[in-house]
Amino acid sequence: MQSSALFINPTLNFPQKISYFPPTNPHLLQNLPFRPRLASSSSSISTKFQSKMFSSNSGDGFQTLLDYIGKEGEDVGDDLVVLIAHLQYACKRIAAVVASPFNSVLGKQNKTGGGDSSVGGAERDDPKPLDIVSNEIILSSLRNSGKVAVMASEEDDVPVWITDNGPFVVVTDPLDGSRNIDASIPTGTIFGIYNRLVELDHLPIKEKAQLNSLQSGTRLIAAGYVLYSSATIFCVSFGSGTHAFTLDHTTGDFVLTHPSIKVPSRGQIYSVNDARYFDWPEGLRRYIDTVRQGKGKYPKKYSARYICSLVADFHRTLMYGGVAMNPRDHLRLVYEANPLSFLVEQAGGKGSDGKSRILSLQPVKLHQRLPLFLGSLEDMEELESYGDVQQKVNPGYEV
Ligand SMILES: O=P(O)(O)OC[C@H]1O[C@](O)(COP(=O)(O)O)[C@@H](O)[C@@H]1O
Repeated sequence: MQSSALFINPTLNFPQKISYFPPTNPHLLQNLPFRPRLASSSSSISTKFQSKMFSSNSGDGFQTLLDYIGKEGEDVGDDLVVLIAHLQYACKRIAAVVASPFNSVLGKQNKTGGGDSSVGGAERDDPKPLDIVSNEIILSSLRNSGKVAVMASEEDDVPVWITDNGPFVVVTDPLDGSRNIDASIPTGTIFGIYNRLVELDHLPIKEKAQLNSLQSGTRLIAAGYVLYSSATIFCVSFGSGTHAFTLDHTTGDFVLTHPSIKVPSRGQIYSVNDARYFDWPEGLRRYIDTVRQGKGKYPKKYSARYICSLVADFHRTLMYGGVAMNPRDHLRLVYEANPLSFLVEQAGGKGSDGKSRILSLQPVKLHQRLPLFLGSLEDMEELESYGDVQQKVNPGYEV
């Protein structure tokens, strides 16, 4: 029987240019979190097939994430290649953790402690919840990269200063949607990357860590998410298009599967927790009532889809179009709204708080929350035309 890897069709419409990884620069190689290698001969892909897939100028191969960002691809610069290499490695580890048969134990732990000390043996610390584990995985990879000055995470009260001369600032929600984990519903990591503001280098660490992390979304140099679902997808933009790479479990590579994603200018799907209908403002109710009856500018009845996992709802919206929203002050500007808005804009869509462009908002607090609307250009414009779409009533929902 053929191995599943061989069902990959090398003639699919992927960019043909392939480059070897690692890059030729030996310094770059030293900083990578792994030794790039072809899978061993016991792997399900034959060596012949591998060399075809990876050979330079073969004209029929695949492009991996690291090929794509290297010198013969988009060429994002050596420092950023090293950072992304570490980040994708961290996300592969998180993908393994969320898919592990033992994660239900982790998922049930209370963040403030109180785990069952019998789990994992008396000598070991209590297991940590998955979002904390994911946070630690990302932090350790960013530290090892040597490229990050400061990491601000949704999981930490304050940003962590890593190294003075790291050229980058990383903001992240390490594991969004973790409330769904016991039901194996998709989760995701979100990240944004800024340049370190060298003009702040003279400030005390606490201050410069904070200010570097509060940069406006217009200054992002890259952003992305990783979706942990039936496939593990690394979707990223460096400011010239949005591209998605799918993890090939047989080689451990993220392979370019969705180059230059374009969100359809009009979708037929709205995505919102509509159990909150009676807490919505009048404008939002009218908008949803209108499109679900097919009485909007697009004369088709819309369908509802809501996973309640931001990365998954956003990924579907990028693929199929429509609008994904959370109209109350719930999602975070720095860790969620800015990176996803950057991606949707790079794919030709729009990200807004219902009134203003997300990327033009100046964050004033690290954990600042806001209403978030993301999606197809025409759907977003129609939605915003209703004016009153931000949910001000936020009673606190139990589920
Ligand atoms: O309860 P709501 O308003 O439907 O919010 C659900 C949203 O909250 C999230 O779970 C994120 O919230 P947390 O960061 O508090 O986990 C998203 O994944 C999801 O889109």
